[in-house]
Amino acid sequence: MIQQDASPREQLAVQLAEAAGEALRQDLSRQDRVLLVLSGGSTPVPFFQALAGQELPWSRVDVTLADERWVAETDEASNARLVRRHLLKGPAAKANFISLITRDPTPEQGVEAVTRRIVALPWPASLVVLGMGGDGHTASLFPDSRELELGLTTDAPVLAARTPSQPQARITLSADRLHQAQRHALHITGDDKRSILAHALAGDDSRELPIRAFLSCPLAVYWAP
Ligand SMILES: O=C1O[C@H](COP(=O)(O)O)[C@@H](O)[C@H](O)[C@H]1O
Repeated sequence: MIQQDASPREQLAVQLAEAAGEALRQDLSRQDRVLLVLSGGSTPVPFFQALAGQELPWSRVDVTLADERWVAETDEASNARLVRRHLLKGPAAKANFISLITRDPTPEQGVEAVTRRIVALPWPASLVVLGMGGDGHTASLFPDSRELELGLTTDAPVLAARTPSQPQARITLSADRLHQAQRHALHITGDDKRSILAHALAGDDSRELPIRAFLSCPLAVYWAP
């Protein structure tokens, strides 16, 4: 429920959590297990907190990430750490979380094992929640990455990605795999991201702005100032 004094971003997070909860409940009425794919970064924290409060049979929910930095889960940059801290609490701790990280030193070495974990999940996902960076990247499909072309075109579910603009190596679901969902949402905040989204909507080159690869999923946009 939205509190009277909640900020626009908190209200947005609650609306998205309610929509996600509803989507999962709908699919759980027809199937045994459901899959939820989440993004990391700084935007989703209030969403994760609101989602943790949704009434769901969490033990039947598989949760994974659209992408991850190749760092230990104890690292502040870890998306898994974010999910564990803010979503997998109380009843939601019963959800089955599938990390995109292995003990291998590089994502190129870990990608095979991660792929095995990912393909074993109950696809299509009920919902993929994407984020978007200031450069139009989504998941770890970055405009300046050598692996962008591969990420946008391969039918492999998972790939390693390196990007000059980012300090850590990454692992990411491919666009093809991220498309395999019943529903897609984009969660963004701030005027800068609204302008980037407007720019993305005005063109069609996903190599310039990778978020374009998802604009016609269809994509439900959750934006607040
Ligand atoms: O690097 C990443 O950034 C995007 C956007 O993050 P934000 O901090 O601007 O909200 C995120 O969607 C992605 O999962 C993450 O790895």
